[in-house]
Amino acid sequence: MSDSDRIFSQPLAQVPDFVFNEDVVRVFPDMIKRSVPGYPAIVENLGVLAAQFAQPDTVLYDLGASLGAVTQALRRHVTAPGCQVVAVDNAQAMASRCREYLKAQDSMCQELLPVQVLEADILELALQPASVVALNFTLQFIAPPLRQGLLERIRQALVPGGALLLSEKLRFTDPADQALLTDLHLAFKRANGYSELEIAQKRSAIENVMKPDSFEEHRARLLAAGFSRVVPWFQCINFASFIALP
Ligand SMILES: Nc1ncnc2c1ncn2[C@@H]1O[C@H](C[S@+](CC[C@H]([NH3+])C(=O)[O-])CC(=O)[O-])[C@@H](O)[C@H]1O
Ligand SMILES: O=C(O)C(=O)Cc1ccccc1
Repeated sequence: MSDSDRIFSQPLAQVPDFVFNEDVVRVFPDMIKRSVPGYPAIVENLGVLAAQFAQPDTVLYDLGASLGAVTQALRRHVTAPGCQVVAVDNAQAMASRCREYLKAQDSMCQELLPVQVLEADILELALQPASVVALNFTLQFIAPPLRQGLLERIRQALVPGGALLLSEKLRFTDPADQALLTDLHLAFKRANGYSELEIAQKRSAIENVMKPDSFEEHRARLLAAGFSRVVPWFQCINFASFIALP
């Protein structure tokens, strides 16, 4: 389905900051599966969870949709009447490939929820009344000072009975926990065929663009944004997913 990720396999004199460009799009499904422990389980179960929160005549948002893996899962599981899925990504290469993948899903399956793909910045998007908002490994790429405001806008868009589904790489405040879970994540990457060079160069490419928070930071910020309850439902090594209720 997609090429295998060899982006960081050759030594680079200087490792540039990671960007979601055409080269990344080409290998993205392989890259994310081999880099994020639990990713396939999270994506499929977000569809199951979303079906419990979807309310008639509302929007289901997939913010930072990349190639629309979550959007596809939402469309496999949610049948609430009058709903539509809106997938949003600000990387041109992602949004255009996402549209192609969703056309393919439409041609394979009838009676799926209607879907729209927007090439847009989620920090500038006006949100319609929504019952499900998925931020699946997207918030960690938003500049830290802008995270609170984004979550406040999402909270205001959510209707009663809805939910924010938030997945993130976690940081751990206890240095021993951080060291252990970082080592286990490295072992996961090695077991998936990444070399020490690929692992080191990828780390230096993402360290300026991807800034994980701790669970306690997520929880405090979500409560401050007006969410009433934050419930972890999945963790695999240092990657986790939470349900935040309005
Ligand atoms: N301000 C922004 N506005 C819109 N999109 C953004 C913004 N910042 C980053 N992105 C987009 O957020 C996505 C993050 S990947 C999400 C995986 C997907 N959810 C998945 O379930 O497969 C996570 C990862 O690669 O680890 C990229 O496609 C960015 O272009
Ligand atoms: O945290 C990491 O080490 C990752 O590799 C996460 C990741 C996955 C896919 C694109 C960017 C970052």
